[in-house]
Amino acid sequence: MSEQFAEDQKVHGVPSIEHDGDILLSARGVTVGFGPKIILQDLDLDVRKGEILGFVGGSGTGKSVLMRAILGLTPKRTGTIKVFGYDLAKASEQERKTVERRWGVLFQQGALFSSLTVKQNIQVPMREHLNLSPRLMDELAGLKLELVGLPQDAADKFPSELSGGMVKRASLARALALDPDLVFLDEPTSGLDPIGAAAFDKLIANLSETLGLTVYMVTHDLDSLHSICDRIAVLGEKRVLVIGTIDEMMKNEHPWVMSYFRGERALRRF
Ligand SMILES: Nc1ncnc2c1ncn2[C@@H]1O[C@H](COP(=O)(O)OP(=O)(O)OP(=O)(O)O)[C@@H](O)[C@H]1O
Repeated sequence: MSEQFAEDQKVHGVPSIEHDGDILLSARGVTVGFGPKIILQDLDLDVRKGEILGFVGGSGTGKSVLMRAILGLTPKRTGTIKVFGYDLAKASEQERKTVERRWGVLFQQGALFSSLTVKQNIQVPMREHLNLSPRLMDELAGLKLELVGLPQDAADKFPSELSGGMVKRASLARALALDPDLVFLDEPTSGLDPIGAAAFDKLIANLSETLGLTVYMVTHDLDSLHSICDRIAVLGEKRVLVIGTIDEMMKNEHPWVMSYFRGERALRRF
């Protein structure tokens, strides 16, 4: 058992999230590759508690690979990743479960189970991590639907019966099933029309503010980056090239950052 976990157990009975000041997630010297191909090299990153961090970068730069490495789904070759103070590479089974209970993930395309109803999808993490009665799980699923702005009658629908925007909301409800402190969102507004995307952005910003949720969001959506992100990280040259506020991005002189934030497409927004 790590010292951190032992201390948490002693002080709180359950682990607290107050680790490393306000840093919820830190990556140091992370290298990830497939065969001879190195995707990320010596990458450093800090995610602060309560922030909405937007992750951008050219196609194929490794945004999804990094997210999967943080989640422990893709192995890294070197480096350390700590989430809530725990290094998952060294964590015990119990510590890993503790961390998994505190994060929620919305994968690209929503990734709901097509053979399960919305309610059953939301209850998947509950079944895995909690020991609750079916009645309580139904009540909780209802609350999550409300939280993401879906009507209660969506509970018994299958994903194929939902619009794209509703699928995103249902996936978010599932990511929030265990009241996480941190959510990972992989391109949450892709495929939504601008009005749907703006509504989804507003929902994420509200949840972050009201629940104190930390949001790690991979996105190509310039509107999201401008409207809800506290900071933006740019992935390029196998590492985090720059990280800062949107104002800092707008002033940055790196050619890719300039063309992304001040290029023709970006300026069309104004
Ligand atoms: N399991 C894997 N095996 C081999 N190569 C992989 C694997 N997963 C990802 N890659 C490669 O890693 C690189 C980064 O992929 P990744 O999906 O992280 O990019 P991305 O930045 O998320 O791109 P996009 O914005 O287009 O979604 C790509 O060249 C991809 O082909």
